[in-house]
Formats: sequence, structure tokens, C-alpha cells
Amino acid sequence: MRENILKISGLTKHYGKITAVNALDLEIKKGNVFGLLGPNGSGKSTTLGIILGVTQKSSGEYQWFDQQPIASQRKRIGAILESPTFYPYLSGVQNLKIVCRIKDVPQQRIDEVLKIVGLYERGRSPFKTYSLGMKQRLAIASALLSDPEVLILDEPTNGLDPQGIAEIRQLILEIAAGGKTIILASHLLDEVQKVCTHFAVLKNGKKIFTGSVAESLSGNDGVEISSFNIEQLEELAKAYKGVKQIKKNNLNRLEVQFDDQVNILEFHQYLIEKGIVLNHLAYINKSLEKQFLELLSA
Ligand SMILES: Nc1ncnc2c1ncn2[C@@H]1O[C@H](COP(=O)(O)OP(=O)(O)OP(=O)(O)O)[C@@H](O)[C@H]1O
Repeated sequence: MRENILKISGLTKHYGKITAVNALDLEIKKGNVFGLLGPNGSGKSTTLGIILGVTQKSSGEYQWFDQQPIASQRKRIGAILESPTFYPYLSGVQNLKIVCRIKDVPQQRIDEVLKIVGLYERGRSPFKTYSLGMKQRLAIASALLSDPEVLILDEPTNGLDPQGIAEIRQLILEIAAGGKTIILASHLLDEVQKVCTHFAVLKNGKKIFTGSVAESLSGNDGVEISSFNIEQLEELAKAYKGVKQIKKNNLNRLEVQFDDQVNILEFHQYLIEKGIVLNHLAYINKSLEKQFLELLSA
């Protein structure tokens, strides 16, 4: 069983009449890249603010590293909630020196973190000459200075161009591969799908789904099949016990959906025994996007 990094139980936050976070339960394990996914206003930033101790909760509990929240835990957690303010005329290195002093971290860490985020070569250039992607990488470098076990990122690719987005996503994967646990809030499903191992979907402050990204993607939604004699194939498929629905698509292939208990290999075997040779068989994956939209519209 993996170590618990964060456990949230019944966390709730009211802003007057608005319930920003509503009885939220979550468990994040060591090494997870955990996505908090939800549309604007679903309570992601409020949740991150509470678990970082910058926003007061209304009720509920959270525990870091199986302990009640205490100030000394903060050193083990690096976070970027909003774009941090760096001094524009100072270089990346000079800015990080200031952060080192505030965080009481030795300055030798600066070169290490600049190398991790790929800014080592540009470390001596003024911050104002950095692209948006480089500014975000410097922010990540700053959060990594104390070598935290957990990194928290709120919408890490907001406002970046496609290349900047790809670089930040790659960086997140590299940091995770180094063993850190990452918690990231995003309204972008694609981001969560590409970067995260686990995710929770929030809607109006409530968790409406949680699971592993791999499992959510592997759940198949039937098969797409075709054969030279498509009419005969359709007849035989219709006659098979456990076939729920058959639809011919515009590629003249059949999309067949089954009851849960149907074994697709047995179905294929049945077709072979009936003399059908398939010239196409593919699993239809319900994309995370489809599931996400279904969840949000429910
Ligand atoms: N300081 C505040 N005062 C009043 N209401 C707030 C405050 N902060 C957040 N809210 C409200 O709480 C709800 C959740 O907001 P939150 O920012 O946590 O959502 P989010 O999922 O992070 O969305 P976004 O991506 O737009 O920031 C929203 O209805 C928001 O308007």
C-alpha cells in the first residue's frame, strides 16, 4: 500500500451563500500525479488554498503525511497558486536568491533547480526577457528550491502557447518521474489525460468522480468490426446473447456494444465458428473527454 500524502474528509467552504467546496473527500498517495479537474468555479483553487493553509475551511478535515496540519509540513510542500511576482530587472538567479533567503534554503540549490526546469543557460538573463513559458518554469524552479516532496500547481499552463504548454507538461512528467507527488488543478481534460495518473472531477464544489486515468481510458465501449459480408455479420451479431446495441457507422463497420459480462474473445470465436472472417476488429475506447462531459452534464 502506498504512503498517504494527503487525505481530505468532508472538507467544506462557504463564502456567504456560495458553497465553494462541498463535503469533499480525497486521497492522494505518494507518487501520484493527481489532477483536480473541473470547470471554472468548481472549487479547485479554494480546495488548494485550504490544504495550503491560506484559506480558512468552514468544516471538514485534511491531513498531510498522516498528520494533522502543522506549520513544519509546509517545507515538504512546494506550491504555485498564482503567478508569483518576480522582480523584472533582476535575473532568474537573483530572483531565486531572494526566495532562498525567504525560505531559508542554501543558494547552491539554485543551479540544481534551474537545470531541472531547463533554465540554467538563461539564469543570468533579466526576468523581463523571459517568455511566458520561461516565467512559469522559473516559478516551478522557485517552488522546487526546498526540494519538497509534493508540488502543487494551479492551472500550470494557463496563457501559454502550444510549445510552452508542451514544455511545462514534459517538465511535470520529469518531476513526477523523479519521485515527487504532484497535485494540479486544471479545467483542461487533455492536460489531465496527458499528465496525471489519477484525477477527481469537481462540479459545484462536489466530487463527482475519482479514479485512475489509465483505468478510465481502458474501459472499452464495445468493438468496431467489419467483414466482407456485413449483412451476415450483422445478423449473427444480433443473435449473440449479451449484445446490447449494433450500429453501422459511416465506414460501413458495425459498432457493437455488449452487456458487462460478455467476453469479446468468446464473441469473436463465435463469429469464426459461424464462418465469418473479420477484416477489422478494434476496441472502442470511451474517451476521457466523453466521460467528463457525461459526468458534468449529469
Ligand atoms: N474569496 C471569495 N469570495 C467569494 N466567493 C469566492 C471566493 N473565492 C472563490 N469564490 C467562489 O467559490 C466558487 C469556487 O471558486 P474557485 O476559484 O475555487 O473555483 P475554481 O474551480 O478554481 O475555478 P477557477 O478555475 O475559475 O479559479 C466560485 O463560485 C467562486 O466564485
